[in-house]
Amino acid sequence: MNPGQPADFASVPTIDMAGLFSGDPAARAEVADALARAAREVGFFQIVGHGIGEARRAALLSQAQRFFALDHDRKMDYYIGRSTHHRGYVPPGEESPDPNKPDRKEAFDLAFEMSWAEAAGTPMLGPNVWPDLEGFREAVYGYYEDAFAVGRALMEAFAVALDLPADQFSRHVTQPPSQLRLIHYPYDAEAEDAQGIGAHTDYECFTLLLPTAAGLEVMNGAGEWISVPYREGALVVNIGDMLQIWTNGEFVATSHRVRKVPEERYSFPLFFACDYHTEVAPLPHLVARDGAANYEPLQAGEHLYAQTIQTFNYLQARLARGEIALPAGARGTATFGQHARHGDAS
Ligand SMILES: O=C(O)CCC(=O)C(=O)O
Ligand SMILES: [Fe+2]
Repeated sequence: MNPGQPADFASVPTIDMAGLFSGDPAARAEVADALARAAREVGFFQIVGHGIGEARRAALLSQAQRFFALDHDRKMDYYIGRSTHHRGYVPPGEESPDPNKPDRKEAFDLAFEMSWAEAAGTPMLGPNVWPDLEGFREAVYGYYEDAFAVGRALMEAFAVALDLPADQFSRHVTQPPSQLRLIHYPYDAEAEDAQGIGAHTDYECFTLLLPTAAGLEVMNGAGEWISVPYREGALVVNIGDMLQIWTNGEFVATSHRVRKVPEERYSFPLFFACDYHTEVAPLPHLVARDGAANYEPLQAGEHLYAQTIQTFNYLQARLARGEIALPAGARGTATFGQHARHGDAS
C-alpha cells in the first residue's frame, strides 16, 4: 500500500469499540486491530459502543440549535474575529478551504478549557468564550469531556495496534489545542450547489464527529466520493495529518467534504490533537521498517495555527495588516489528502 493513500474502498466500516473498555485483553486487542485496519485502508470509520449516552448527545444538539437560532447580531457578539485565540462564532462565508468557494455553514468554536496563565501566550490556547445562555456551557463542555475520553481510548488502541506502548501518543496529550466545533449547515433550496464544506483533510491526530444527518463524503484511493451513511448515535472517526505523519503514512488522512445539504444539518467534530509544542515526526521503528521517513517533521500547534490562518478571513486580514505571522515552514493547504491530486469535482 502507498503511504498516505487509502484503498479503493466502497464503504466506511462500523466498529463496536465496547471491547476496549472491558478488562479482557483479547477483546481489547481485537477492537484495536479492527480500528487500525480501518485507519490504514480507509482513514474513516464509524464507532458504536463508545458509551456517550443519548441524553448527553441530545443536550448538545438542543443547545447548538438554541444558539444558532439567535439573531445574527446577537451571535456576532461572540464573533471569532474578536478573539485573540480563535474562540467563538464563525458566520457564513468566514471560512473557506478553497478561497474561491466559501463554505455554506456557520459554526461555534471552543477548545480545551485553559486559563491565560496555562496558555502562556501560545496561539490557539486559552479560556473559552461562552454565550450567555443558561445551561449551554454545561451541556457543551460535558459533551467535550466525554468525547475527549473516547478519543484518548482510541489513541491508546491505535498505539497498541502498532505494537507501541499504549501511551506512545497519549503522553503528548495533556493540554492540547483540541477543538470542538458546533456546525450548522442551513438548508437553502435556492442556493446553487453551494458546498457545506470544501474538500480537505483534518489537521490533527484524528477527529470524532457526531452528525445529525448524512451528507459527509470521503474520497477513496481511486478518487471516487463515497458517502458516509447516517447511523443514529454513532460517531464518525477519521485520521488527520498528524497521525499520518507519526505512522509514516500507515494511517491515512482521507480527504472529505459536505456538498449542498438536502436538509438542515448539524455536526459536532472534536479534533483530537496533541500538545501544542509536540514535534510530530515519523516514528523511528516505522521508518526503520519502511526504509525511509516519508514526511518531514512538523510542530503540532504550528501546523494547526498555520492551516487555520490560511482558511479564516479574519486571520488573513490580521496577517495582511502584519499583526500576526505564519509560522516558519508552514505547509500550504491541501498538502495532505488525495483531493488535490484527483481534483475535487463530483
Ligand atoms: O460536517 C461534517 O460532516 C464534516 C465536517 C468536517 O469535515 C470538518 O469540520 O472538518
Ligand atoms: Fe473535516
